[in-house]
Amino acid sequence: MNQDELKALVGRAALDYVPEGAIVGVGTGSTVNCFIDALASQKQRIRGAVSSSVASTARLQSHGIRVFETHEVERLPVYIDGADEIDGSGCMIKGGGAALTREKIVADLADRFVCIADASKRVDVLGRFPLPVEVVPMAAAQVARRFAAIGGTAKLRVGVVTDNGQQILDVSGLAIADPLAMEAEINQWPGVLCVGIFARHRASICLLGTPEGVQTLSFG
Ligand SMILES: O=C(CO)[C@H](O)[C@H](O)COP(=O)(O)O
Repeated sequence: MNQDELKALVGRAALDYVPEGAIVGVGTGSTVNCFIDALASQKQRIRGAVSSSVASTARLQSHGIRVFETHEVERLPVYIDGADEIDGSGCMIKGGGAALTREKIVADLADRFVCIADASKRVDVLGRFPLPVEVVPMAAAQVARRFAAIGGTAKLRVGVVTDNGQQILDVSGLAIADPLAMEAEINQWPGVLCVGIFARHRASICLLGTPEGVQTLSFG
């Protein structure tokens, strides 16, 4: 099975985690697109979705799935999203698709985070994938210097403006041994809107697409 087939496999498998009558939190990316397309076939059994990006909203609506605003819901039973990396305790790097801030906002509304990913995303230590960080443009150089001081090299994602009108720095060279601590530290830097470490909002479950089928990892 190639990577696209693995993404389609876990996208379909995630349907089992969508309760009857639910409003479901929906992430962003190519794996989530597979989930959205699979969800379309069962749209009668859900109330709708809360979306984490303009792109996912458009895809959901193109299938006739109702999209609710965050202020219209108090809690979501489940949030389904992909990841750029996931470690052995469910901590993730996210933001490859530049949607990290809204992804964290929607994840925060959900009782559980179901991560869907192909096996290439599973790592022992986060940090091989450059860490996305959404920044207010006037702080970009300043934040880049802070990363240099802890061994990271930050590059501006040229030509990308997020759904929130901000910029993305991609930071390479970090070995993120303590994701919770690093997330908390970077969150405090002025001008950082969101760091793509999802440790406080780590996955409860990961559906990992492998050539042998879907492997279910539970993180409690
Ligand atoms: O965080 C994300 C978008 O901001 C995505 O979940 C992440 O980049 C994985 O994407 P894909 O499913 O296309 O590999």
